[in-house]
Amino acid sequence: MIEINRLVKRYGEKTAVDGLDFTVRPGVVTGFLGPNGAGKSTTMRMIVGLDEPSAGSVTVNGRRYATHRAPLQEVGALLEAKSIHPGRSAFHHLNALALTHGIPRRRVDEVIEQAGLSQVARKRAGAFSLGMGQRLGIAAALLGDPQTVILDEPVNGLDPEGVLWIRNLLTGLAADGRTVFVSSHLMSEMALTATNLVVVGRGKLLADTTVERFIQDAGGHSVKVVTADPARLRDLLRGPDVEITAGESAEELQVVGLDARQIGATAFDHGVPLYELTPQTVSLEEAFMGMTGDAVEYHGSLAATPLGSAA
Ligand SMILES: Nc1ncnc2c1ncn2[C@@H]1O[C@H](COP(=O)(O)OP(=O)(O)OP(=O)(O)O)[C@@H](O)[C@H]1O
Repeated sequence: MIEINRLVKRYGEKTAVDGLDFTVRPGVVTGFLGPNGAGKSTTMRMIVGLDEPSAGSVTVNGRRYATHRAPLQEVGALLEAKSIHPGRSAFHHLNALALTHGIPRRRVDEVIEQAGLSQVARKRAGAFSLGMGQRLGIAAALLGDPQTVILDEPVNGLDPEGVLWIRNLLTGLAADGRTVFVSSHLMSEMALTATNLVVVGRGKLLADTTVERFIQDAGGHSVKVVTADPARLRDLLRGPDVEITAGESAEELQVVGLDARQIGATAFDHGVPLYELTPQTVSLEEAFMGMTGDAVEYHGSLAATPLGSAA
């Protein structure tokens, strides 16, 4: 469990983390999202004591990271990939870490196997690809068999097989009852991996919720209907909790509050021809863009996709 209380980090004039309050619970994967510069890495660094808070506090499993007697066994973190001597092999890197932290040698072999590094464990880490370096960083994070795992952009540089491996790894760790806190810019992957979400923008908390709720709040589910008689169908579908808006063409309606089956049955009962009936869900990416649009520090030249503009 990670508990963050009114956490603040200032670098001179810049407030990187501005009064964050949230708890990351065990047993589920919690995604940590925010635009570039939102303060995610700074928050993660404070969790593991690499940065001192300017105000507020953060505890892991009830204590400040620095006060744990065996921190690697308590918290495993991947914060910067490839922070390893290029001349050392993966095996030597992990073995040295294990030796200095009282971790049994068999854990080294276990995490090498778990991270899929068996074939390259004796090779110089300097020759590793980005993805292999990332796997090595994750192996190091898991070395102490920690109760809490914190990973900053773990899928960075991984190929599709690696991305799938991370997904299974994280959900497996959570299913074991561990606390798993992971940042990523890959929304589609987060939607598949995380159950809970913490969203930040400009150092402030924007949402502390579940993925499902986050998507629901952003517009949730709607149905695209294309019909020969939109005016009549509108009248037929009208109801207290039903919202109907015009679609992109004159024949199209967007319906919120009824599912495709209810709409199809009503249209059939009244002889209104339908040409298309498509359930649509706001993606996590769209929900994220909708929420963080104002909190983006570094805008590119492309405008944010408006909510609900894609399936
Ligand atoms: N050591 C530092 N000195 C000064 N400013 C810093 C320092 N570290 C971070 N910042 C600033 O604090 C803000 C938050 O940065 P941080 O790296 O935590 O964001 P982030 O959400 O992890 O971003 P990204 O998604 O790009 O990794 C940024 O504006 C950054 O420039």
